[in-house]
Amino acid sequence: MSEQDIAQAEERRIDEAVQTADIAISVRGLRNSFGDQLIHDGLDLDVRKGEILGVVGGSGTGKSVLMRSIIGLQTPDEGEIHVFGESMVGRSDDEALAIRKRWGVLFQGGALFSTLTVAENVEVPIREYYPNIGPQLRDEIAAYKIRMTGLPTEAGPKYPSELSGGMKKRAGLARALALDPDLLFLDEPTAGLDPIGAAAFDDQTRKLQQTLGLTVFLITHDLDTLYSICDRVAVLADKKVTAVGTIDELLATDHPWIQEYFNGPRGRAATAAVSRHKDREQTQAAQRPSDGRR
Ligand SMILES: Nc1ncnc2c1ncn2[C@@H]1O[C@H](COP(=O)(O)OP(=O)(O)OP(=O)(O)O)[C@@H](O)[C@H]1O
Repeated sequence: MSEQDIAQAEERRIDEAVQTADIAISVRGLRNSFGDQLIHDGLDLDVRKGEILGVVGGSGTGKSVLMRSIIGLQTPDEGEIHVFGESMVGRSDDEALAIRKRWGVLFQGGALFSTLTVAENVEVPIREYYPNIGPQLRDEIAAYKIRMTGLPTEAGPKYPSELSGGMKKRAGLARALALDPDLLFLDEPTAGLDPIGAAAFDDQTRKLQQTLGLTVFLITHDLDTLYSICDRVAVLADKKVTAVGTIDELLATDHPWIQEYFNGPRGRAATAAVSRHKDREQTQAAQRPSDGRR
């Protein structure tokens, strides 16, 4: 082994150690295609532990395919994917089991089983991954998760068809939280919700992320969600993650799609709404009586 080989091996070892410490998901050189249609080509992305990463991009740029690749539902043509330092590509279901238990997924539309009640839906991953847990404890866990997402306890015995769109999303979120995950994947969680319902769902996501120390991979088209709860945003364009950073950092780039997205009329409206909200918070803080101490 030459000195250069040794140095490169050491560099890789250090890189891996750093990744395991700070990075929840690492994607390198990802390539996905369907027939002649190339979706990703050399896509790289890091998701940091404890952050909410918003993933945006035009329709059909491959946001959901990226998520499916990470969680093992889509086998990439090429590339490396590590979750909590463990390689995910080419792993059998059994080998990936320990990592799969560490994430929860809210699919687009909620993807609840229509023939099961909300509580039974939440219990599905518990039955699958912890078959030894008895029915009473399973019911208790499900009831707790349902409450955690802001749903009333009475939602437990209801069927998905009896729920509003917002309640369905929360039920899906309760199922995603069933195994106390470290990592949460949310695919367009506020799509189809009215603005008040969407803001409430965002608040709940932020609260859960903070209290449970979750890392969140959040696909969205919702500018308000990006502004209000995402720590960083990754932009999919040109078959890659073309930029990743805070919204201010993205605005400093000259990528035409990013400029149009964030600086278009809807982007400007979202920026104005957020700055009005911050101003209001500062005014309220300034008007609050002091506690008398000097
Ligand atoms: N199983 C599949 N077979 C064939 N093509 C697929 C498959 N899954 C996704 N695609 C194609 O891959 C492309 C990316 O799809 P994907 O659902 O990831 O887009 P997206 O960025 O999430 O879009 P949207 O924002 O509209 O949800 C689309 O053109 C889609 O038709």
